[in-house]
Amino acid sequence: MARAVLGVIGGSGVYDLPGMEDVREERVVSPWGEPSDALRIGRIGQTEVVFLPRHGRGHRMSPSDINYRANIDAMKRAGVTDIVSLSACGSFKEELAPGCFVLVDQFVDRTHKRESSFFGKGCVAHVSMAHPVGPRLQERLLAAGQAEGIDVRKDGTYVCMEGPQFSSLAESVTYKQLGYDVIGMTNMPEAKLAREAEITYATVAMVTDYDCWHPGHAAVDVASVIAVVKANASNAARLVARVARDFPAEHESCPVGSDTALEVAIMTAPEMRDPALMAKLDAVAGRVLSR
Ligand SMILES: CSC[C@H]1O[C@H](OP(=O)(O)O)[C@H](O)[C@@H]1O
Ligand SMILES: Nc1ncnc2[nH]cnc12
Repeated sequence: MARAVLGVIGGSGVYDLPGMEDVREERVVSPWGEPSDALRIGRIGQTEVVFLPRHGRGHRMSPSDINYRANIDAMKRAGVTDIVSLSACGSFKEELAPGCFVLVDQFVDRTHKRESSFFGKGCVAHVSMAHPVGPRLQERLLAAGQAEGIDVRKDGTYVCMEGPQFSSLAESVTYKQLGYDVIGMTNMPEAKLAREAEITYATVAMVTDYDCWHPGHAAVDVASVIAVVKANASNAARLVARVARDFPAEHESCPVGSDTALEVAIMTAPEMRDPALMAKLDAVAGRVLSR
């Protein structure tokens, strides 16, 4: 079994991870392009932690401009086995009020301007996204949140929109009627790419607003999102720190197969694969391509 390394991807308002020790920065060169920033690599307790601010420090990248493939490839090269995504989101449920943390276990992908796979012409693969979140990692997040006295809920469905504009009222009401719980602009294709890279993934969706459907609340804007994220930054840091401190030394195998996703996914016959693409897949798919 591989040594467990915990990756943390910080979203809006989360550009650093307090509590890390022995921190060094590493600019990973990826064949998929530039990651959003240098990786910050350190430890919390005995666990190695790798932090990446998704939008870059200073929030330089919009959701559509983030190079999600480079980010996930960089995490894989750094040995990350499990990723916790910290993400701001809007809520479609009265009871999921700003300030609460929703552990997402399903995603709906409405993005349309992003590279969403490492595979394609020259090496075709189809991984399962039936269960996109690692249940054990999610259990750890729930237990850590409860131990820290944070308002954490389970079983959230996150719809990912392209943005960067927020939703219209008609869109917001439609998503609410469809039963989705929260909305953001970033977790797709991030979760898909983590699955292709055989990295276990879980999202902590930090509710910052009621989007624009709620008659009793003003429509979401950046100021309200950032105000809530700032107020919740210490909760997020405590949650991650506790998960890291309690993390097993060895990666625990994933019941939904996050860590073996490529085992039966690659369709292209070995002799028909494109050598240039195979070279780019060295980190993401090296485990299966090297045999
Ligand atoms: C600043 S509000 C919109 C912005 O916030 C969320 O980002 P992240 O998921 O990285 O926390 C949302 O997805 C948008 O990118
Ligand atoms: N209402 C919302 N829609 C999309 N992304 C968000 N991030 C935070 N709040 C959001």
